[in-house]
Amino acid sequence: MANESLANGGGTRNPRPSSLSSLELDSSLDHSVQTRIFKIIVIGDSNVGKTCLSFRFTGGSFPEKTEATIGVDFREKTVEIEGEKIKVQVWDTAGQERFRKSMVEHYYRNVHAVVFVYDVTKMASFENLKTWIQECNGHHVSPVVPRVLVGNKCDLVGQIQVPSNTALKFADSHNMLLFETSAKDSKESQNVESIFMCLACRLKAQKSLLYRDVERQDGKVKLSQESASKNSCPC
Ligand SMILES: Nc1nc2c(ncn2[C@@H]2O[C@H](COP(=O)(O)OP(=O)(O)OP(=O)(O)O)[C@@H](O)[C@H]2O)c(=O)[nH]1
Ligand SMILES: [Mg+2]
Repeated sequence: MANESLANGGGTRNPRPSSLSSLELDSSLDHSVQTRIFKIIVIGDSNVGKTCLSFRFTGGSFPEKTEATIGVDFREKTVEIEGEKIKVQVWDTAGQERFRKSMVEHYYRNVHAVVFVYDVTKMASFENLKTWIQECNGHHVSPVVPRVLVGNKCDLVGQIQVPSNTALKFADSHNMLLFETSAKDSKESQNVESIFMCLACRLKAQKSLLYRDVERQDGKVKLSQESASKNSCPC
């Protein structure tokens, strides 16, 4: 089964319990060093290329064969940003309703960033983004959680149905960055990397500010919204 072969080749693991902490002791490092984990979920219609994009980022290649994701496939990659090692944990979710319904709560719980994917050769997958955004909002994902839009399969040049300016307007109206790319075309691999690195940079900047600006009120930790939305990410 394709998902199992990915599990061996690309660092896929079974989903963890929902109580996953955002800090984990990394056994490959000195035991006094804690590695932060950023949970990024990849959402969108079935067949848009979510598995291929997450595999390209974490495994560095395009999988020869994929099957519809069931539930979630879980991949990780450790990156270094400004001297800090950060574990980017990619939750590759199922696009088919029947394979996702029991998992939806787990996808959104403690999520740090969201990647919405559509297929540039399939207008319906772009139109359905509204539904995916509604689902995300319906799960109380904070407005400070960064979101990006990804148009995949740009290598299929003659078949493009979603014009870039239409996608850009949509992204702007939802306060998202737009990446148009291809998981298949190896020349685009840097662009795929940028999607996740941009989010990781934003999260790193955001979370440094959060730690600094945390206020205690009535015994509860209150985060400053203004600080949470500020960041030094170049993108
Ligand atoms: N030409 C082209 N094909 C792609 C690209 N990315 C994915 N595909 C193909 O699109 C099909 C679906 O890819 P998947 O990554 O399995 O799609 P998915 O979004 O994970 O689908 P679900 O798991 O069902 O939600 C596969 O046949 C891939 O080979 C791309 O960038 N270019
Ligand atoms: Mg998939």
